[in-house]
Amino acid sequence: MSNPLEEARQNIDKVNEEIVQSVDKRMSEVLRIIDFKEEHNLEVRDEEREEKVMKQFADRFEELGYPRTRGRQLGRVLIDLAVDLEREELDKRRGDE
Ligand SMILES: C=C(O[C@@H]1C=C(C(=O)O)C=C[C@H]1O)C(=O)O
Repeated sequence: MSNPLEEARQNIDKVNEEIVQSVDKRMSEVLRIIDFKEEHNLEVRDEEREEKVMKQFADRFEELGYPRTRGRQLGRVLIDLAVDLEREELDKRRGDE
């Protein structure tokens, strides 16, 4: 039987895999949005939407007893990742033209 440290770390590894799968699912939707933005000539970033997303995270964190600012922080990380990947994808497409 593994010790509590090892056991918790094995559980964390499983949760990490779930997080990666959720980020992958999120990114699939972001890619659909890129297609739409490209077709309609829209900006990659939408600050109003970003604010709504960060608020969703802050609200859920608060419900779970964590500081709102930490929820916003997690939202920010996910958004920055999405925006970077969106830009990279658009650059790649433009380079392929
Ligand atoms: C995915 C979008 O593009 C960007 C990324 C966002 C996100 O990761 O939630 C939100 C707004 C945009 O800055 C979108 O416009 O919804």
